[in-house]
Amino acid sequence: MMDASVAVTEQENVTENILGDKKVAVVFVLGGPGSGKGTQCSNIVEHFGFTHLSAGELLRTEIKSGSENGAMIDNIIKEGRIVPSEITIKLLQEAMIKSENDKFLIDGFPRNEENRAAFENINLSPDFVLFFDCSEEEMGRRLLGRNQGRADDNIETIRKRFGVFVESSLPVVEYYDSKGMIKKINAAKPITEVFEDVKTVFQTYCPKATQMPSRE
Ligand SMILES: Nc1ncnc2c1ncn2[C@@H]1O[C@H](COP(=O)(O)OP(=O)(O)OP(=O)(O)O)[C@@H](O)[C@H]1O
Ligand SMILES: Nc1ccn([C@@H]2O[C@H](COP(=O)(O)O)[C@@H](O)[C@H]2O)c(=O)n1
Ligand SMILES: [Mg+2]
Repeated sequence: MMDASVAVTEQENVTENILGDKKVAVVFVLGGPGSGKGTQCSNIVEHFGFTHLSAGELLRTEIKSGSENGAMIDNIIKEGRIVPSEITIKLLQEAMIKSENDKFLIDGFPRNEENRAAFENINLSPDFVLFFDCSEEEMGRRLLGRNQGRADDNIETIRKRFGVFVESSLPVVEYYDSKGMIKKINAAKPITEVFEDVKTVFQTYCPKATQMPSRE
C-alpha cells in the first residue's frame, strides 16, 4: 500500500495533503451519536461531489467481511467504545487511495485524541471540521427511531456512546476549535434547514474546484 507523504511547496512553504499520487481535500464531520452526520453527508455528496467515508460504516463492513479483527470490533461497537486507531486509520487510508475522487468527507473520525494523532501521523490534515451540535435528548430520540438494525441502537449502548462522546470526542472538537477550524451547525433543526446551513459553509469554505454545478 502506498504511504501518505507530505509535499512542501518550496516557494510558499505550504504543507499539502498528498496521499499516494494525489492531492486530497478532507473535511471531518463530527457530532454526537444521532446528530445527523450520515444524513447530511449524503446531501453534501450530492451537491458538492465529495466521497463520504463513515468510519463506523467501514468498521461495520470489516466485521461483515470476516476479518480477523471482526469479533473484536463487533464487541467494541456493542459496548460503544472506540476501536484502536491503527485499524480505523488503515480502513480510511485504503478507502481514500482506492477512490478516484480527491475530496473526502470523513464522518465520525477522529473520535478521540488517539484517532486525531493517527491521522496527523499519516501527514494529512482536514481543511475544516463540521460539527453538528444537538442535545442528548434529541439525539437519543433519533437513534431509538432509526430502525436500521444497528447493534448499538439500544438504550444501554446509546448511554455509553453519549458518555464516550463527552469524555473523548468533545475534547477533539475543542482542539480544532482552538485552531479556528470548527464550523458549528445547529443540528437540532429539521433536516432541510440543517442542510441550508451546511450549504452555506461549503459554498463559503470549499475551493471553487470542489463545487458541483447547481442542478436547481
Ligand atoms: N435534523 C434531523 N431531524 C430529525 N431527524 C433526523 C435529523 N437528521 C437525521 N435524522 C434522523 O436521525 C437518525 C440518525 O441520523 P444519522 O444516522 O444521520 O446520525 P449520525 O450522526 O450519523 O449517527 P451515528 O453517529 O449513530 O452514525 C436517522 O434516522 C435520521 O433519519
Ligand atoms: N472513529 C471511530 C468511529 C466509530 N467507531 C465505532 O463505531 C461505532 C459506530 O460509529 P458511527 O459513527 O457509525 O456512529 C462507534 O460507536 C464506535 O464504537 C470507532 O471506534 N471509531
Ligand atoms: Mg452515522
